[in-house]
Amino acid sequence: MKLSLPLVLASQSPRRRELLGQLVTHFEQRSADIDEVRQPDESPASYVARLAQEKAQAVAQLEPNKWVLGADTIVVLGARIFEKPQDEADCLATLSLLSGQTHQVMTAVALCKGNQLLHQTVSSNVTFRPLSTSEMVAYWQTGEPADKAGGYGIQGLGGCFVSHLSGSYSAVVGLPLCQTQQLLQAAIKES
Ligand SMILES: Cc1cn([C@H]2C[C@H](O)[C@@H](COP(=O)(O)OP(=O)(O)OP(=O)(O)O)O2)c(=O)[nH]c1=O
Repeated sequence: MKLSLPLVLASQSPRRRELLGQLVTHFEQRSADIDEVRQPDESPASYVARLAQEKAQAVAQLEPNKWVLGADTIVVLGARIFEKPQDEADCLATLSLLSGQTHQVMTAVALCKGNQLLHQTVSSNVTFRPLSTSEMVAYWQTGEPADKAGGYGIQGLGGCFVSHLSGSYSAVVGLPLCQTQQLLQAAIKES
């Protein structure tokens, strides 16, 4: 059963809109324009959580009477964080590093209303089979990687690279359904 509350999605992501539509009856959508810059010594989990909160808070200032949902997704391999690729060379370099390895996809969700804040971060392990240079080049040319963290989409052709997933599929796509539903239920209780 879908939830009902005054809600704004602070995102321009079509994936997040579609996933949130599975959870709630109605919501508005406004894009949140924030600087995505990691602070020195900021851990990946702290960084992704901060970005989700800043997105939610930026729109919450404009919509003080509604709950505002912000989210952010990053790909993490060891000490490195991969966001959307800047160009083809950046994407191929990222996919070469992910090839044959297990990385983490972290998605943070923040729900904000006035000075109330609810948030959660979900981390999933994704294993890629080894990738050849020619298939990485062909993949870039499809256009799919350009707007996705880590330069791939598990929900699209990039799903063929994934030999194993441990965690939340919807979180990898951009919005964890289970945890977001729990946050929305908590928001309804707080309202
Ligand atoms: C790893 C992975 C990421 N992604 C997407 C989820 C996010 O939309 C995007 C990461 O960029 P984000 O900066 O998290 O989000 P966004 O710019 O798309 O949207 P907004 O800030 O307006 O909310 O990568 C996939 O769609 N599939 C995947 O398999």
